[in-house]
Amino acid sequence: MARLTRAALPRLDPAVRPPVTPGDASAGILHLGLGAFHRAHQAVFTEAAMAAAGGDWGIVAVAPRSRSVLDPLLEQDLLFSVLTLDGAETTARVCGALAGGLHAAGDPDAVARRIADPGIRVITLTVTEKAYRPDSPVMRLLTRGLAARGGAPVAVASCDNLSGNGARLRALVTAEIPADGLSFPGTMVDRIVPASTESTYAAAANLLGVEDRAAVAAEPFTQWVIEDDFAAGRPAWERAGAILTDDAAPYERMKLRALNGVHSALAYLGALAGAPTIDRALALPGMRETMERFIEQDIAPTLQPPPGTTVESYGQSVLHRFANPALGHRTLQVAMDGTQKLPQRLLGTIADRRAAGACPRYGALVLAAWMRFVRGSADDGSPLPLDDPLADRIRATPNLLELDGVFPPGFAGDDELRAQIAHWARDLERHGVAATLKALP
Ligand SMILES: NC(=O)c1ccc[n+]([C@@H]2O[C@H](COP(=O)([O-])OP(=O)(O)OC[C@H]3O[C@@H](n4cnc5c(N)ncnc54)[C@H](O)[C@@H]3O)[C@@H](O)[C@H]2O)c1
Ligand SMILES: O=P(O)(O)OC[C@@H](O)[C@@H](O)[C@H](O)[C@H](O)CO
Repeated sequence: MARLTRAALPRLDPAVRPPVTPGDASAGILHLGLGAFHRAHQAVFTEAAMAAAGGDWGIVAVAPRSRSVLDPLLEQDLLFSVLTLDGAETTARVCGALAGGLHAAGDPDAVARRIADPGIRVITLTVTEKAYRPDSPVMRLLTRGLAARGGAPVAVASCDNLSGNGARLRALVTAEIPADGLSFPGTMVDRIVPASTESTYAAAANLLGVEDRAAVAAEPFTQWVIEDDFAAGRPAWERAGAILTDDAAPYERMKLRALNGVHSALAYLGALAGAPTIDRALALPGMRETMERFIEQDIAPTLQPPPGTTVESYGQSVLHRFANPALGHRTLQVAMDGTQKLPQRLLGTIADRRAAGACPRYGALVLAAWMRFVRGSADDGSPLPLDDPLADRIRATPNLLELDGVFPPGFAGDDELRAQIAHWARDLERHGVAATLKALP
């Protein structure tokens, strides 16, 4: 089968052809982290913004470590398709937003030069939670390139699932270099985009009629809330449906706690019970009711939702999205890097409830599930992988609440919280997840 390339575009069904193609626009954005999410989210918003309002906002995408996505993209003239998985129906669209591709590990100087290029006016990042450290190679490369801009303005926008992602990135960068010309808009990003598999590529080939080894598949829902603080202009993302705001914090907090917190809960409880995917975890008897109580009793009291929404209705929409059987989102994918994810997804909820004098029953259950998960055995005794940058420290720490830099300092000495976690740990040990949930009143 022929490959997806510029030359193949005229042969494609007009409904799947991209509204812009690489090279139509000069590069204005540099993106660090050429993963699945960027391709199905920011690239799609940017392409739609360029199609609606023009502008030189082509994206130079940087693969920080592996070339496994970059090479197929280079072979395909930077074209890739986004499949939308809506229950039984799958549709495809080719995206033409990319204007270049670079490999940071192989040629860091080329990446630093491009970051320093004044034609780049927006830099976005999806480099996973664990990269937000002063000593991470991608942060060093970013500050090196920014320092070489000589004050030429640029906005640097984190699109990772972190609380206060803009402020966090600002603190990391400005600890090393002056803030002249730089802005750090915060963002809330949302679209479930599981890792691509051979069946993603097979579905893409089937829908496009050409082979696409850089295809991604995602749910229909997509949302991007962006603080409108761009030092050197931006694409007309609002024309693509993005919400531009002064303050993304209420959106971000609700999403991290009521979506990502519940996602992680399903991942740990589900993986222990042998559920391979999030939708299968949610379908376990008693799981949906448990997640509803987690949202209503523990999470909702800690949130001030954005105007026009309630946490309960948001939570119901999230559970509906998680139930999409076509996504095949692996519990083990969501479960990875727990020490990097739990602080913003769960520990803030627990800390806020403890400060209000309440003991978050379901939050404690999720913590007990994570603690059991990282010990490496599912309820049926089968092995579970521990994919976490702090894996060695986890293995060497008998009381996980004492894991420095992960848990708030008060947790280890909080007798009521410890007793609640120990209660769940005993139930999970004696009965397993499935029986524990089924027995809940
Ligand atoms: N996939 C989703 O559903 C989704 C939704 C919302 C937000 N996000 C955010 O996007 C991030 C990436 O998700 P994805 O689906 O693209 O994952 P992915 O595994 O497809 O891609 C991750 C990217 O980050 C890079 N990376 C990984 N570890 C790194 C490190 N230590 N330093 C520098 N770069 C590193 C990888 O090289 C790759 O380019 C998530 O961690 C999350 O913060 C993802
Ligand atoms: O991408 P991660 O690894 O940070 O988290 C896994 C999922 O919880 C996450 O990707 C969600 O699917 C996403 O945040 C939905 O917008």
